[in-house]
Order: sequence, then structure tokens, then C-alpha cells
Amino acid sequence: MEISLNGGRGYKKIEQYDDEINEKLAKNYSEILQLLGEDISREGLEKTPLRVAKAMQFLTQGYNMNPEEIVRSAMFREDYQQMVVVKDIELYSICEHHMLPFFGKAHVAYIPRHHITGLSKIARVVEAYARRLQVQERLTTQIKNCIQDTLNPLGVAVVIEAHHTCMQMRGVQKQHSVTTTSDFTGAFLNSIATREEFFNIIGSRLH
Ligand SMILES: Nc1nc2c(ncn2[C@@H]2O[C@H](COP(=O)(O)OP(=O)(O)OP(=O)(O)O)[C@@H](O)[C@H]2O)c(=O)[nH]1
Ligand SMILES: [Zn+2]
Repeated sequence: MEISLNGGRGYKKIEQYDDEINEKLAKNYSEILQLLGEDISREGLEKTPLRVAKAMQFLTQGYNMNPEEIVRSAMFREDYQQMVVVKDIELYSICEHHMLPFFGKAHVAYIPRHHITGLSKIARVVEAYARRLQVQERLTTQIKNCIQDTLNPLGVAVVIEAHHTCMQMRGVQKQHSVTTTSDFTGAFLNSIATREEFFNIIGSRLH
């Protein structure tokens, strides 16, 4: 399924789902329901395979987004060289091991060298990488790399705090555990003071 990226902005909301993909996915989900012991002829399940097909396409729509293009679509020359922090960006992703959700918050900062980007684009980059099958570590690094490679700033910091439902609802069943991952470049890597400033602003448990 190719969803065109409108006007070079790097993203497009799913307004129309591809009929052929829907049909193939629904057929498979129908079989999965039967294998799980469900009676797929009962009223409540009649449209479930198709609903799940659309839900899964929604949850993985990041594959049709181009995060670097998203940043470049609103990149401005500016001489501000202090920290820009967008914190508490809520994220929902799917763990690639169990295909169960993990969810939490991303905190993203950068120190511009010559260019800034639209603030919403930072949250859109998080969204573009989160809406895929992921591990939290890779998600963290991909966001960092995207901002570093597009804006070439003096430094980038990304912290993600998340609950993994595969650890809550099944397996080890730890309801309150939170996983924190972080990745840094430039000033955030080299200067303890810069990193401290960032941690102070986000009020993270890492501090
Ligand atoms: N590093 C990392 N591990 C993850 C992430 N999401 C899920 N996992 C882990 O992936 C691992 C897969 O381990 P396996 O032993 O193959 O799978 P499993 O038998 O279902 O493991 P349990 O969850 O311990 O029951 C588990 O330890 C999960 O907790 C993530 O984002 N990052
Ligand atoms: Zn998992």
C-alpha cells in the first residue's frame, strides 16, 4: 500500500484504506479469531476482522511517513542557540516481540546551530517512528538521529518513559514498571551541565 506523502510534508492521515489490503487482513484476522475458539458468526464479531484490519493499519501508519521530510517541511534559519525542549509528548507504539502496545511519554530537546523546526514537527517525528512495530531503544535512537541529521543542531536529547503491556497483561505481569531509555548527541553528551538542565526541565526520574 502506497500512501502518497502530500505536498512534501512527509505525512498523510489515513482517510481511505486500501480495499485489497483490508480484505486480505480481515480474512487473516477472521481465521485468527476462529483459531482462538471464537464463533465468528455471532453478531458482535461480524465486522471485527475488518475493524482490526483498519486499526492495525492505523497503528502502523508510520511506515508511510517520512520523518526527515516532516522536519524539513518546516525548517527555518534562526540564530537562537539555547535549548528547545518539547516534553510530555504522549506516544503509543507496538512492541515488535508480542505486537502488544507500549505507551508513555517522549521528551525531546535540541540546541539549534543555525536552524529550528516547527514545534509540532518534533511531535510528528515521534509519531512517525512510534506508529510502527518497535522496541523502545530503537524508537529513542531513531528520533535522535532524525533531528540530528536534518537540523544539524549543537545537540539532541531524547528520553522515553513507557509502560509495556506485554509486561503488564501477560508474561512477568508487572503492572507498575516503567522503562526509561535515553539517547544524546553533542552538548548533551559532552556537558553534564547541559544534560542536568534538560533533566531539570523535563522533571524526569532519570535526574
Ligand atoms: N529491549 C526491549 N525488550 C522488549 C521491548 N518490548 C518488549 N520487550 C521484551 O522482549 C522480550 C522477548 O523475550 P522472549 O523470551 O523471546 O519472549 P517471552 O517468552 O514472551 O518473554 P516474557 O515476556 O519474559 O514472557 C521480553 O523480555 C520482553 O519484555 C522493548 O521495547 N525493548
Ligand atoms: Zn512485548
